[in-house]
Amino acid sequence: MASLQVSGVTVSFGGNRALDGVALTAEAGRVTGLIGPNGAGKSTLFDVASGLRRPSSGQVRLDGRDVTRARPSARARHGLARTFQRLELFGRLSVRDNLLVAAELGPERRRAEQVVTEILHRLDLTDVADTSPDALPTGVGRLVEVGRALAIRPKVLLLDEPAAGQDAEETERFAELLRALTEDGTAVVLVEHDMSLVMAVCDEVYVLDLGKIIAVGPPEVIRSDETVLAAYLGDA
Ligand SMILES: Nc1ncnc2c1ncn2[C@@H]1O[C@H](COP(=O)(O)OP(=O)(O)OP(=O)(O)O)[C@@H](O)[C@H]1O
Repeated sequence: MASLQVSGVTVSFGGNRALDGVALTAEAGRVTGLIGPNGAGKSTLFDVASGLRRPSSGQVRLDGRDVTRARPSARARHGLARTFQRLELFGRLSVRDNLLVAAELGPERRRAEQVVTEILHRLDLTDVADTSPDALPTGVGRLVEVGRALAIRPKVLLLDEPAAGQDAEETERFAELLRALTEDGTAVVLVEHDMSLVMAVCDEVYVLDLGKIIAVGPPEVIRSDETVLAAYLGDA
């Protein structure tokens, strides 16, 4: 069964249809890419999936359960976590405490400290655990956001441009992390402008343009799809 299933989702801002009948399925143990030019509707789709925005029509299902009307906190309890394009970390808390706040909401809240120690180690953040995230370079801050998302032990993880601000070496390590997460059975949805990362880690790629899905397929097919090239890669 699909871990995340979005179907027929439409969102309008005034006369602007940001999403128009969008469907996307993310399976456990796979990385699903979501690409498209600026303003295509990618972040809006994440907002709908995570419950920050109610669509005018369409459905969101998590593990088969209809959560279209559920609050973001309820979706988090059902295993959905996300990161944001703009870092949304607590600057007054240490890196460790940023993760702890999330772990204490998750299914392993009784062993929250251990969960956090494990994630800090996994993301190579142990050395900065007592630092404020505000004092870290953006690329590392993004890892902290991913760590906070992981602290709720998500079944579905939505990542909004996680590699922005990372250097080539950080991005390569990040790609390894994504592969490891899928081995654990997580369904990852990746919004990313770094095409080499998308092509390297995604099992399937959805292309959104002006609120509509214009192509879906494995990365090697998407890379040479004429419609996609015209809409996106051509002007990237
Ligand atoms: N709060 C809002 N109010 C009005 N219009 C909005 C709002 N949020 C998004 N939009 C519009 O909806 C469309 C989709 O925006 P969205 O941010 O989802 O695109 P995106 O694909 O995530 O773009 P980017 O790659 O630049 O982040 C755009 O036309 C945008 O201007």
